[in-house]
Amino acid sequence: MVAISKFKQKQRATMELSENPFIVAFKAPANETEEERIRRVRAFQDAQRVSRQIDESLQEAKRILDRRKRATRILLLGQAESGKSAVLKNFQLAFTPQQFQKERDVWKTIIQLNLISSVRTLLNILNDVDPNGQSLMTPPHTPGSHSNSPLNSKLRRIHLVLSPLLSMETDLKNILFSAGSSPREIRVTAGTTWKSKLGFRDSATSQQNSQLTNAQNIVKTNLVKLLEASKNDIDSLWKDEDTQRALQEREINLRDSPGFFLDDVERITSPSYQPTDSDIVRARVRTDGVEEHHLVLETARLKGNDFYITDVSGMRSARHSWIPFFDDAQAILFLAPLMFNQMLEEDPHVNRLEDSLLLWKEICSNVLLANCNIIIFFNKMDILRRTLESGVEVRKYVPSYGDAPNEVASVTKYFKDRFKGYHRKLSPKPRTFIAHETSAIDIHSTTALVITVHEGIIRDNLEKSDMI
Ligand SMILES: Nc1nc2c(ncn2[C@@H]2O[C@H](COP(=O)(O)OP(=O)(O)OP(=O)(O)O)[C@@H](O)[C@H]2O)c(=O)[nH]1
Ligand SMILES: [Mg+2]
Repeated sequence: MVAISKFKQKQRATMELSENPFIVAFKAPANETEEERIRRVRAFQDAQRVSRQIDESLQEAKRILDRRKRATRILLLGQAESGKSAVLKNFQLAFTPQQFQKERDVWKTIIQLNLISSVRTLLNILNDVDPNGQSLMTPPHTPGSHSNSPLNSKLRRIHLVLSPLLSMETDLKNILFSAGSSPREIRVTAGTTWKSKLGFRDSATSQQNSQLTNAQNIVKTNLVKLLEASKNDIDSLWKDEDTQRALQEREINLRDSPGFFLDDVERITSPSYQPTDSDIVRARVRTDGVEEHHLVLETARLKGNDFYITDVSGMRSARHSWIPFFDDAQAILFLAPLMFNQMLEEDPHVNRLEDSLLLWKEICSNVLLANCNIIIFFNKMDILRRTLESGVEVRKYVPSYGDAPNEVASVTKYFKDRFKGYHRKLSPKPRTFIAHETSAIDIHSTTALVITVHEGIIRDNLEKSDMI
């Protein structure tokens, strides 16, 4: 019996070998010459080498996939400017502080550009007509101008003096960033290329063209010099009484806008300026596309553990690109600032909070995310507090809010209940509603929170795998 089965096994193995297309392709033909034999053997060896390489790369891909499966995987979602990238920076600060430190210099140029963007915004506002229909900077002798006002000559002089700075900002953005960067915003294509252009080197980008880097270094050095020379003019433009009055009249709160650094002119224009952690979290770069960040944790208890966090563009036109990432996510962090009185930058007819609620409904009801934890961060709580303190009334924007107190606690509860209601009603399977009130630019509380959130996700996934 044993002898028969061994015979069958041998027969099957011989048959399999004779059917193997690899062996068949290199089988010696009849009447092969010596030269043909050498060529055939060489081709066979080459094919074997290629086959081994393919096997190795498949094994490597499998290893990476296995590692990824064991790692924590988080997807950051929310509308544009909701604070996704700011939360990502808090994760990096908490879990990979050494890597975060290495990127400090990259952010220096971004922050300097953010400062110039605010100067441009200010000058645009001042150039615009005022509520009485007059430009604050119309040249003298124009009928109806403020020709005798010191404001005209002073602001026009400042505009003139700051023009080279504005042109340099445009040039630098063209050299460094995506073509889509607007005067107001810096927009970068996903990946580390933009960081390498700003001087960041990691193992993947160390082979950059050094000549290009030298040219960029010159532009960066000139920017520092020009900023230092423009320091007093930027400061007096911002602190000018008439400027402040013009902003008030237009109900523009520049301090709450992304990448605002006009209160830090002295520090940022100094040639020895080094961004603080807080500056980096406050810096604004619009995410373009989808960026996956692989964090290898540096902190003692979880050292060496993997963590993948995916940051996306929140623009309405980019939201379809989120879908391929739904399948892989263990948890979603949904950023929802309670900006009841603001409109979307990309569509000034759409209220930010309404847009967030619509997006939330879509995420909660999505069947691909049925098993995924969704954690909501009511971000930008500092802005909500300032908005309410300045007397802006919720009921004017959200009539259903009625006469409830115009205070942070009450307003937050009202909107939180709406988000919670949709979560309960629309989730394909029951899941816990987890919400946090955050101010992502407050790095002390946010880094502590993201550590707790990370632990919660790990715990929850362990429980889920136990149940399976
Ligand atoms: N005041 C305040 N600013 C915040 C807060 N969270 C983020 N910001 C700032 O708001 C701006 C926009 O935040 P980002 O993190 O870039 O927004 P995003 O969601 O990644 O936006 P996209 O990449 O366009 O989708 C940045 O300048 C942040 O520093 C917050 O809680 N309070
Ligand atoms: Mg972003």
